[in-house]
Amino acid sequence: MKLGVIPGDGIGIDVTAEALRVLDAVVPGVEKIEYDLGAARYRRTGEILPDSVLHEVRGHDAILLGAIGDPSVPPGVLERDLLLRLRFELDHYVNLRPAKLYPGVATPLTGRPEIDFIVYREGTEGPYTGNGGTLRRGTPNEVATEVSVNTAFGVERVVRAAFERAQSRPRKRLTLVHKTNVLKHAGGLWQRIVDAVSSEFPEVTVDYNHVDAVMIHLVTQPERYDVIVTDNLFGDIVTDLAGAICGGIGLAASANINPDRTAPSMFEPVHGSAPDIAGQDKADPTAAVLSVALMLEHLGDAEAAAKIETVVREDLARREPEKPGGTREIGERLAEAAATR
Ligand SMILES: NC(=O)c1ccc[n+]([C@@H]2O[C@H](COP(=O)([O-])OP(=O)(O)OC[C@H]3O[C@@H](n4cnc5c(N)ncnc54)[C@H](O)[C@@H]3O)[C@@H](O)[C@H]2O)c1
Ligand SMILES: CC(C)[C@H](C(=O)O)[C@@H](O)C(=O)O
Ligand SMILES: [Mg+2]
Repeated sequence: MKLGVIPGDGIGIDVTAEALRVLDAVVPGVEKIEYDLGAARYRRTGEILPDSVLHEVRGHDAILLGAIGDPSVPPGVLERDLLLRLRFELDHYVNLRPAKLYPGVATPLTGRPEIDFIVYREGTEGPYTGNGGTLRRGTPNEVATEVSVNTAFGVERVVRAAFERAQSRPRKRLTLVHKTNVLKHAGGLWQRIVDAVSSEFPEVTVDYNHVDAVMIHLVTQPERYDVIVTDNLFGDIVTDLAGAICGGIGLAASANINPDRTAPSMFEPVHGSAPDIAGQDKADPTAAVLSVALMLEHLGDAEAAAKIETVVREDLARREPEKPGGTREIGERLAEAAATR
């Protein structure tokens, strides 16, 4: 296996080191090629993602990414031209984000709901395409647009992937999340496609929630969800809240999947570069470690993926809530447990 590694910025660097430590313990000998991309390179050379690097990255079996974004660079520059460019160019149309409350992990919710759902966030369209602009910039008459692009092709392929997943899960339940009561054009397309594809999956129970109501249900009744399918922006927001109710964003893993395997998929924690704690040994590397598990599963090594999940589950059950350990300590603990299993 040839793995492209992009630690990126801030805690992306801290947590990627630990994710690789655990990978090495479970699957020794993976060839890794590290890419110096992110704020430091941009400041040094002005480069963000040279075409030659993108071309090379395409040749790998998978990509492991830490996080992108730094206060020294204006918002959107690296996020768009590095992170989103990778997702778009490599056609990561399924942004898969599991939400699971592991035993022993503290949740801010009252009671102890069973949380085990997975979000299929569309990864290449919606308001993320850069289809917008500014008129009369800096004047009192400025107009800014950011058009949400939703194609039947793009919606159908992620909806179909979500149905397939729902079909394979015990509860076989799929919830479309949108805002069809206001976004009639985009919402109408999503709803019609879900209705059409549902006829191919008669065993899957389908329902619909407006995204604002999902913010309520995730806090009061998260057990109602099994598979959520939604657009790029709603999926971004839903999965930060999902991370928070499952014990914190430091535990939330994600996979940017190209299901057709025309390019490598990319695995990264849901969280960002967290400049407030970067380089201080404070970031929880668990999300990055669980992203490695998603990677191994995608690459067909279900056994190694399960080993990592088990080790994480056991570690989480034993962690002292007030003293989970530093970034390195957690990484070393997980790697050692994985190596001796
Ligand atoms: N996929 C990505 O690369 C990605 C994702 C989200 C945000 N970002 C970028 O990251 C930068 C910071 O964004 P933000 O502050 O909105 O979000 P963030 O996820 O970086 O941080 C939000 C909060 O969560 C905490 N946190 C995040 N990860 C943690 C971890 N592993 N362990 C413990 N605490 C953790 C942070 O300290 C902060 O208080 C921005 O430039 C943003 O664009 C990148
Ligand atoms: C940094 C940003 C472009 C990114 C997104 O919005 O997809 C992040 O928030 C995420 O969740 O991966
Ligand atoms: Mg996000």
